[in-house]
Amino acid sequence: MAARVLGRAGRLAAVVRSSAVRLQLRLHGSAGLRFGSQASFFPPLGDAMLPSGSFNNHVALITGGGTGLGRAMTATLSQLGAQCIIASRKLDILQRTAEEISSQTGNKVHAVQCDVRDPQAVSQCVDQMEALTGLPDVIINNAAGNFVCPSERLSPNAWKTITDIVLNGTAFVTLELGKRLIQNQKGASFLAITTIYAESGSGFVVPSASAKAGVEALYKSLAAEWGRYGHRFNIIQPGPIRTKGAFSRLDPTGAFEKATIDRIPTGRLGTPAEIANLAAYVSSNYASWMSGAVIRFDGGEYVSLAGEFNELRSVTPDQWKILEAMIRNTKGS
Ligand SMILES: CC/C=C\C/C=C\C=C\C(=O)SCCNC(=O)CCNC(=O)[C@H](O)C(C)(C)COP(=O)(O)OP(=O)(O)OC[C@H]1O[C@@H](n2cnc3c(N)ncnc32)[C@H](O)[C@@H]1OP(=O)(O)O
Ligand SMILES: NC(=O)C1=CN([C@@H]2O[C@H](COP(=O)(O)OP(=O)(O)OC[C@H]3O[C@@H](n4cnc5c(N)ncnc54)[C@H](OP(=O)(O)O)[C@@H]3O)[C@@H](O)[C@H]2O)C=CC1
Repeated sequence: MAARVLGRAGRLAAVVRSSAVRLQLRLHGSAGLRFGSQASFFPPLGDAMLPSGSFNNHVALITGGGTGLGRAMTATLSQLGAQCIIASRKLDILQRTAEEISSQTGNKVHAVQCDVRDPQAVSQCVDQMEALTGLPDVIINNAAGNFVCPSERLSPNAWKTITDIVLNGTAFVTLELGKRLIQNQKGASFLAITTIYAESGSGFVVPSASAKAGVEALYKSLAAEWGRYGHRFNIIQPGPIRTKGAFSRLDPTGAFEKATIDRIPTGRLGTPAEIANLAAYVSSNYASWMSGAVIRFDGGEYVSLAGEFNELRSVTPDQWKILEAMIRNTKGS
């Protein structure tokens, strides 16, 4: 009897061992942990989410509003009634975007040239804005610079360029406007667009990761300090959303996009319209109790990257039977 039981256990152990080897090979050899199909559960909606007129009589400044996500946020705020000012270095692009959005929404979008790295240029931009629209109710610090690069290849000027745009630029815009708003006893909503790796850090984009982390510290600190002046400070951390500016510098070959979609639990990239809706909500009076918030908006990518055992998603039900048998077999050991 004992011999029969032992014999059966031995055969089971052998089956488990050989299956485990096959499973290990499949896990390590498998380049294709495919999701993708689940994207159909999570369709992106494109319409403006807030009631029309939510930003009537509001003025919004969006840095980097001529392209990509900034452009999408400008379009949504404008559609919802805001008078927008978009500011960045390339005036021709700003003017084209401003004209296109204004003609679609019927609300004026102003284009103002400004290199956020230069505090004097920022001050002049705010002068120009005051003359055009008065001080803003909504400020979205969205302008950024970035590229993938091994850190040992970074020159001091490469480091300075990225950190100047992202951290110093955000600080110059925020402090200049903050001071003037305080002087005028006017409240405002400040929003910073950072990234999921501001929290985790990331190799190969180290200046951006460092600067975005600084922006988050800046915004959380001011949320605590300037609530008394009527100012709210919030942060959105987007996951990957295809824009020309980001993908040309971070995914020049297209390989990253494919791998990323595979590991995003919602099976797709985000869309500019989706983040524009979130930014509009956070900047609106519907969110007047929200301050100091850090909102991760990434289809689940961050937690997917972080969890020690998440790769087990690729284990099939049959393989689970084997694994479970192996685990149960340890009882009493
Ligand atoms: C796939 C997406 C997934 C996830 C995305 C997550 C986060 C995304 C975060 C983002 O921020 S995406 C937004 C990206 N958009 C932009 O970067 C738009 C604006 N960018 C630019 O204008 C340029 O790319 C810029 C950042 C380099 C700034 O241009 P500027 O003309 O001011 O700088 P220079 O060209 O003079 O360069 C300054 C300095 O940097 C060195 N450098 C430039 N490119 C590289 C590179 N690819 N690798 C290494 N070094 C680089 C350049 O040589 C200069 O240094 P030196 O003077 O030579 O020492
Ligand atoms: N797309 C994505 O997957 C993700 C994007 N993000 C963040 O979203 C934001 C928008 O990025 P995205 O739309 O993708 O990329 P874009 O490259 O389209 O946007 C960056 C904008 O910043 C402006 N800009 C750059 N340097 C300066 C400067 N010195 N002064 C003023 N403006 C400047 C650019 O305009 P100009 O060249 O005219 O100056 C451009 O409009 C950024 O903060 C980025 O870090 C975060 C995570 C993911």
